[in-house]
Amino acid sequence: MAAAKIAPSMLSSDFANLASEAERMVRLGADWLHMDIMSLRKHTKAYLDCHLMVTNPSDYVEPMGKAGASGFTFHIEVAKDNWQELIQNIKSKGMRPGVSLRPGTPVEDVLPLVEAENPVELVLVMTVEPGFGGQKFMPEMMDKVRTLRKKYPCLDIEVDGGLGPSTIDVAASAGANCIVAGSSIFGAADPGEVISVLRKSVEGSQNKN
Ligand SMILES: O=C(CO)[C@H](O)[C@H](O)COP(=O)(O)O
Repeated sequence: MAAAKIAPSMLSSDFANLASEAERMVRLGADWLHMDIMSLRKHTKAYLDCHLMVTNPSDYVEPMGKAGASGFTFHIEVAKDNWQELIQNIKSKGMRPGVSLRPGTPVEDVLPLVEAENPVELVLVMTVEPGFGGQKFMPEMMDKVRTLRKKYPCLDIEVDGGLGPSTIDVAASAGANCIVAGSSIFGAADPGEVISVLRKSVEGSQNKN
């Protein structure tokens, strides 16, 4: 007899808390977790800014390119030996390469990738430990942003983790121009207003400089 397998579809879960949602379903008795892998590209023309929190980013370059990713950001901690080849591959598949660093990683580790002959076009400074949404913004990461902005006035500098109306001014005045925000946008009564507040803060800081 084939055993019963109850498989909650994660498509209906709270994506900002995917790890805890998975844990919750298993705790509540799920046998499997059903994952619907879809190409968002079919449904939007938007720039798809993809952050690969994986240990083997090289394995994902081709599939992400085929799926329609616009930006492909990998972690320096797992690409110390092959970042040159990785950047080349990402560009050859028509994507913009970016590099990310975890809170414990010094900013100096990513400088060679920005200064390379074939450089990354974006640096993502993590302002929480990667893993799940809804964590507290780490203002001490702003030294990294300031260092990067001082050296590279035109670089896309992205911040991710705990960003929202109460933390944006610190990040924007440090020089971040790409703002990733999960819970503050999706959890807001008026997400459009939050997006507008974030944009105004970045543009306001840029106009001061
Ligand atoms: O990469 C992430 C976690 O690893 C998320 O993008 C990030 O945490 C955004 O969520 P929030 O704005 O709620 O902090």
